[in-house]
Amino acid sequence: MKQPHSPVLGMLVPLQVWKQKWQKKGEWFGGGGRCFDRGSDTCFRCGGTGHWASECKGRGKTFYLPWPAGSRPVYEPPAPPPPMEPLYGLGQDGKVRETPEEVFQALAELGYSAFRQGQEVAVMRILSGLSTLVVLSTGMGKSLCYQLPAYLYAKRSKCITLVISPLVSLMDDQISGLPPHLKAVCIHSNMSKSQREAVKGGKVHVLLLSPEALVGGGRVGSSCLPSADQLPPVAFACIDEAHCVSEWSHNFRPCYLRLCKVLRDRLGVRCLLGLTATATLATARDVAHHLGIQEEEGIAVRSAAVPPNLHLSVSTDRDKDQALVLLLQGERFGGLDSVIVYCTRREETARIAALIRTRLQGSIRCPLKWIADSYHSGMSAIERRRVQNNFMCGQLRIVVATVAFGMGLDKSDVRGIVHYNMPKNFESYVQEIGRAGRDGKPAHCHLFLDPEGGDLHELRRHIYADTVDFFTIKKLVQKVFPRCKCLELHRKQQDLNRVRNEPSSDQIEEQACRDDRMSGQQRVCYKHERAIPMQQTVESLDIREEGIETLLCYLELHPQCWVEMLHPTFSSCRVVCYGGPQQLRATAQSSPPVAVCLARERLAGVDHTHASSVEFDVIALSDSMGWEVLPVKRALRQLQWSCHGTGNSGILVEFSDLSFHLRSYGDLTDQEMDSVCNFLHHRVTSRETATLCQLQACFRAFQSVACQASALYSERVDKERSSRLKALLMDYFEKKPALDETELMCREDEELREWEGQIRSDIRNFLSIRQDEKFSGRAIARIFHGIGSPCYPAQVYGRDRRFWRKYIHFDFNRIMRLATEEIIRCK
Ligand SMILES: Nc1ncnc2c1ncn2[C@@H]1O[C@H](COP(=O)(O)OP(=O)(O)OP(=O)(O)O)[C@@H](O)[C@H]1O
Repeated sequence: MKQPHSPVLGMLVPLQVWKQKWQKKGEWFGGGGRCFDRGSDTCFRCGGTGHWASECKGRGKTFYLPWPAGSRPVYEPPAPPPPMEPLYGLGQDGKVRETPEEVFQALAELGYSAFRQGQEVAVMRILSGLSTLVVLSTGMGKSLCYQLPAYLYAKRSKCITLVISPLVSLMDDQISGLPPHLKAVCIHSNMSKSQREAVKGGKVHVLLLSPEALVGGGRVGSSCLPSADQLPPVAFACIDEAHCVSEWSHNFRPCYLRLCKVLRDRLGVRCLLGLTATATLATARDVAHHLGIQEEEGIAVRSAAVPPNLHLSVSTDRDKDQALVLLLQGERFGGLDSVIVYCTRREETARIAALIRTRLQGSIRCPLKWIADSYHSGMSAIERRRVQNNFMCGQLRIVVATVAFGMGLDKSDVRGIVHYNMPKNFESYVQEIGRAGRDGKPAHCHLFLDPEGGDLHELRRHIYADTVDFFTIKKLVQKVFPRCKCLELHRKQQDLNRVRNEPSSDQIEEQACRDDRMSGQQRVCYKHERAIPMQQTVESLDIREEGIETLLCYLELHPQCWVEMLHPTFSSCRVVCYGGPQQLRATAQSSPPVAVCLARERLAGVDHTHASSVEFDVIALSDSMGWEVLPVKRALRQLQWSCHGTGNSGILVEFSDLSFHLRSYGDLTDQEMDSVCNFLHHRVTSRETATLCQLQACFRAFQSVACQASALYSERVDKERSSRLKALLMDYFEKKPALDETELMCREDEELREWEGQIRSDIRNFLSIRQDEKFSGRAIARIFHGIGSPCYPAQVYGRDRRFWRKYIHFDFNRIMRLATEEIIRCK
């Protein structure tokens, strides 16, 4: 028998209309309907169990139709539009055709006389509808790989190209830098109506948007991206900084993972172009896999890691400040007009900029304010723009900045990059030095390496800041997979069917299918929709939001696809009736979600007779009823307006508690729960180890080409050492590097043994001072390493200098073990 579907499923159908429809068919609570929800087998009307609605002895009116246990009303999202036909078909040999004249003409129209390395291949692949990954160093002209096809596609027919770029703040700059023939707009909240119309009307060639705007947008999201049926056909989508898609990259961003799926499922995009400047071969393969393209075949272009015009050097000066000043005064850097000095810590940028201004004053002929200035993301937007503008127009010679400076910076004549601290890995190093010499003319890069490995300790702190222990993972896993009753209900249903009637042949068949599913390890539970409140979870687990998101992403990436991530949502709904309890009861008559909420609370023994407001988890409620969240929320919001169109209804509906939103199973066995925890823990620890090894390998490589004093490099560059470093970088990007962490560990082992007594005594001391507070071993290790966390922020714990950062030189995990032992002993 066809099962009735939920009234608010898929689209918003007024309840009454829906109810009438099913009443006509005689199925409203008859035959197929049951008066209990699938989350429990308790009837809302009589409190009994396991009966059909028509047999219910309960009194009162039921306002909703729960769907029968065991049947799943599946929400079918609207089919995506068909993919756009490529401009050119493939040749008879299945390969990309020779470049037609039309393409060269378009290239000239965009203002270029010839293609640069790799551009032609990439452009022709996209015009032939083949997804492609382009790995080219900064400044080599990756943007043309999307600009030209976007232009040509738009010339042929009304269509649009989507460009997903992480640099929201620089999108306007990116647009102004496009060739004049190419019309582009970027999606943001204050987009004008005419821009919106231009996008819908196909008058725009390129639409720039952030990954978040896309993942949350489209048909079922909340961004300002017009829905797929309002957009002109999408020719192809370009993903800038595509390495962020790979969890093995240096800059993994969980929401990038969902990008490709959204582009395919929601917008029907088949042709994807990934652009990145820094990806090892392993990362590039992973990205290619996510973009759905054949491994090697899809990585159309890979250039040498470091452009030949860059001259590299490294030194291990004891007095870095002095060495920096000498370097900037020397012949090699002294004559360079545009220089960026990178520091790891924000506080350091201001100090170094002041140092340079003071020491270089008079040695160069320009006003003081033009010599050097600092830049970091903690500064106000106006300040940052001022510094950036001054640097761009050549008024400011040196910017001392954190890595926040330079992303998306299109200044072709930056002549020098100085690393005051070691970068966190080779990828970051290559990306940062790549900001110099984009015009192809010689540029100089120097790195100061702390001979004692001080930077190494500093950078390791950042790695530990993101890792989590097994116990915390277990707590998260319990939140993600709370037990459901699907299996139990399924069994009860089977028993009931057996007792009640002789099953029909159809039912026997259906039952056999279900039993097959169960014996074949297929789940009865189909995944429930859940909301995990962000702030509350961050506080209870003491992990940053991004950390939780990454763990959830790992679960989504698992071959068994343990969870399915949805766009974050507000999960708590509060309905306040200014007309008092009577109005609340009247509201329940017309609003199924409010009715369900009241019914459940009544069953739980909560008396609502005098209440004029209710608060409930709208995601859990919708899920238990088999309703889609979006239409339920829309219907709830609608309660605020009078149904007669006379304005305010006297009801306030508020949504709060921004939450991770996902679908996950609720019938995992204990073993499965353990294996999920083990899987996550293994992922976290292997990533931690890999990152630590990378860091150490990076340090060793720089050390191997470093000379003791930068004075040697102030006048001229050592070509031999520069080439050696380039070769090391090339190896790193082209081969799988052999990473070895043992050496550093051994040295640390010895040192730790000497210090163990002191560390233990400090831990006891710390615990005795803060007796009222609760600490885990991890929390203490973080404090001793100077790592702030949501529950133990640097602003509070960093004030006590006796402990904060005190043992930064020792292995984090060992300190954590010592702390755990001491905590147990103190109990
Ligand atoms: N075929 C070409 N001929 C001449 N100039 C070109 C060509 N292609 C690109 N350029 C120029 O090269 C410069 C750098 O290009 P683009 O910004 O696309 O580099 P990119 O690889 O995207 O760099 P980044 O990684 O920093 O974003 C631009 O000024 C652009 O106009």
